[in-house]
Amino acid sequence: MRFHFPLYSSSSFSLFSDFTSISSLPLIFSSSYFSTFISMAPAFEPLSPPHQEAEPQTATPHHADTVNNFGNDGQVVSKSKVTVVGSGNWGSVAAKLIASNTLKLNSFHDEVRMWVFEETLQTGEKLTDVINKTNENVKYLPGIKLGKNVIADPDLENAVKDANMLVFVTPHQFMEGICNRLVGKVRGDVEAISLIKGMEVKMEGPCMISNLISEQLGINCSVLMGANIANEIAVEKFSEATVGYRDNREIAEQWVKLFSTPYFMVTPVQDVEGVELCGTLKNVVAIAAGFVDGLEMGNNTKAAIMRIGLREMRAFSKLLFSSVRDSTFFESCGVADVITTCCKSTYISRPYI
Ligand SMILES: NC(=O)C1=CN([C@@H]2O[C@H](COP(=O)(O)OP(=O)(O)OC[C@H]3O[C@@H](n4cnc5c(N)ncnc54)[C@H](O)[C@@H]3O)[C@@H](O)[C@H]2O)C=CC1
Ligand SMILES: O=C(CO)COP(=O)(O)O
Repeated sequence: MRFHFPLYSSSSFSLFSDFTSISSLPLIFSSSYFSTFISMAPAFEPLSPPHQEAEPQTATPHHADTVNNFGNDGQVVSKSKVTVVGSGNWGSVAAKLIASNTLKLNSFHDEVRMWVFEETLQTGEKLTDVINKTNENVKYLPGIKLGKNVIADPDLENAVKDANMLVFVTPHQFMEGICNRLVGKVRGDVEAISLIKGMEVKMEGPCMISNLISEQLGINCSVLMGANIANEIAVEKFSEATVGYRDNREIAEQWVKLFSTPYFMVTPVQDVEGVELCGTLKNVVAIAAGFVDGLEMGNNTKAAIMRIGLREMRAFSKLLFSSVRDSTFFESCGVADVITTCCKSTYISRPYI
């Protein structure tokens, strides 16, 4: 008998390939599939969140060559420059969201730079040229205008050099290489945020992507996760997201301002690891949900998988980082992302997968 298992998550593949020993169905269906992760890290102690230097309490990340303009009240406004590192399906939608806000908000430069991993299209044209000509990412987000203030740039170093707000949104497996290329190339005062769902797994244990960015580049990194199927947000259907920040609430508010629109509601929580682990681990639960669908086991079983999965996500997260908060699992990054990823059936039909 052959089963068709819908694959509900592209990034789960990479998570599972890191944990090949959990690929057997009975183990997934046991009530503690995360226990296999735990056994992968011998004598594993809960990690402390990465240490951050006390940050300056400024409303806007400050920078040396700030352009000063005058706001409506005559006060000098310093403008932040934003670069999006990544231009796939979610990267393009993130650039669109951000670009609609930088045009409206005085505290940001209008222009949003988007680093594109250059590709030659079937027409022989470069993807970057086509994005800049048509204002559309014809490969990863066809049919959606990004905003004329989105500038595609195939040169990574050039794309980041003036930015003081960096948005990382590539598949996680490319991040180590990208960070290596960026060492010494970003501004010292830059703030980063990661929209990447996934983690690096090394012999010494798991490494969160925000931590990889912080450690390799020596910068603070927040995260944004949630029930966020990019194609739905691209056509402006309502959704929520969660920003996980470390110590500085004002930095979090700056990110909330940059991403929020009437159809994209962003809530800050002070729990980087909890938010990021939710975005990563929900993909494991989604694989199990796909198996339930493939085996035609019904909605009750699928709901049980989601409930037990969410509980195990919480237990596993707290085992890794004792600082993780229970309440984070009730935010968009937690229960809502489990539901959306376990239920989605259309988004996998992205043409290039
Ligand atoms: N697509 C979605 O609905 C959502 C995705 N995410 C997360 O966002 C991140 C990015 O996902 P997508 O934008 O969907 O990616 P995607 O699968 O649409 O695009 C892949 C991107 O990787 C680039 N790429 C290919 N080879 C590369 C290399 N060697 N080095 C660097 N880049 C390379 C491609 O040019 C393309 O821009 C992932 O971590 C994903 O989990 C999070 C929420 C929603
Ligand atoms: O996270 C998603 C929806 O919230 C989709 O992203 P993945 O690529 O991780 O499946």
